[in-house]
Amino acid sequence: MIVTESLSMRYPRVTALDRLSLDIGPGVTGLVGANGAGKSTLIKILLGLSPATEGRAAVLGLDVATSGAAIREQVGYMPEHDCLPPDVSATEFVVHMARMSGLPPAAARERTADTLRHVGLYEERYRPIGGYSTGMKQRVKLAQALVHDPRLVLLDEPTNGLDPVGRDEMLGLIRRIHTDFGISVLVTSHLLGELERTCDHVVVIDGGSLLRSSSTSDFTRITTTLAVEVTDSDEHPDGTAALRDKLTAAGITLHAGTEEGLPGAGHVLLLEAAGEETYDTVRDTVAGLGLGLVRMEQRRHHIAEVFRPGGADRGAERGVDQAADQAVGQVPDQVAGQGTDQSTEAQAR
Ligand SMILES: Nc1ncnc2c1ncn2[C@@H]1O[C@H](COP(=O)(O)OP(=O)(O)OP(=O)(O)O)[C@@H](O)[C@H]1O
Repeated sequence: MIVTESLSMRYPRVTALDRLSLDIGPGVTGLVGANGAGKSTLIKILLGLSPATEGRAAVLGLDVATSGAAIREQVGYMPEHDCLPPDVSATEFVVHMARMSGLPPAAARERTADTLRHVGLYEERYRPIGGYSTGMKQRVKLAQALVHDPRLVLLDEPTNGLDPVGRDEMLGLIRRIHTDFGISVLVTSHLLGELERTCDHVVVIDGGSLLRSSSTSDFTRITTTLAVEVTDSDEHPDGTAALRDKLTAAGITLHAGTEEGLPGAGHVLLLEAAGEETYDTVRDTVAGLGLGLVRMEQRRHHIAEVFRPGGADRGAERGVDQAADQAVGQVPDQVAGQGTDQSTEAQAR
């Protein structure tokens, strides 16, 4: 779908892209990087709107340097910033964009109605956009990117400004663009957890250079760290401490420290799962102490680990789980030791 070879974009004072080589296939791909990493610059080059200083790029097999117009016929683009005219309705605006893409009037109206329905805008589509909420405006921007039935859409920060419910709805829509219509998606986001949940593949850039490009399942592969949370009891007012002592005596390797658990429960112990038998040992030890087992879960890696010195392996070594919806700019300082898979999922809702 997208290939870049040693692509660079140098402004007088800053290098926005630095010899970036990518090969992005069909499906939903996340492009992640901190502010200024070069995401928007890359999108503009891919659309043929801005020429690269060096290197080459092709979208759908078309060279961005010579085939910008042909690329834009087959590619939809949702810009990051608010760019909608306030005094026309969503219907008028999206019909206009469909006509600009070359659809005849009747087809433009029909596709507009279908697309606005698909993004969840119904009777409000006849009202002026100026009165819309941020979520509704984001939907209009998405609709105009889809209205000409592109093969690929480039979505620049589509969840910007949305509340957690709005974000989840937008992420669901993005997934369905691919599953229902077979359109491939390149989506940028600062929120790493969003990409983990939505994308098949994730590309991480930093300072215009490629940090890593892998399938999401590779980024989030399972670690050997097991998180165990238990309740306290009358006999063991500190259930976690009692369990820690028993497991250590049983020869299980525990990671230093604990994490906060669910309200009303205890703390979370992190330990090394040598094999299946570790699960049995934990279960039997918890039962033997008469404690309640709140959870026993195998930890996964998270994309955020790519941004920390030493990368993913170091995060796993320390048994540190990441806040799944951590923004890239906040990595690495605020991530260490925070959150669990469950609590961060809860934050996202
Ligand atoms: N027209 C321009 N002239 C000079 N510098 C620019 C220009 N456009 C972008 N830059 C710089 O290039 C770098 C990359 O910017 P870009 O907008 O691509 O980053 P980004 O990853 O999209 O960040 P954000 O998420 O904040 O939009 C930044 O340092 C930015 O200031």
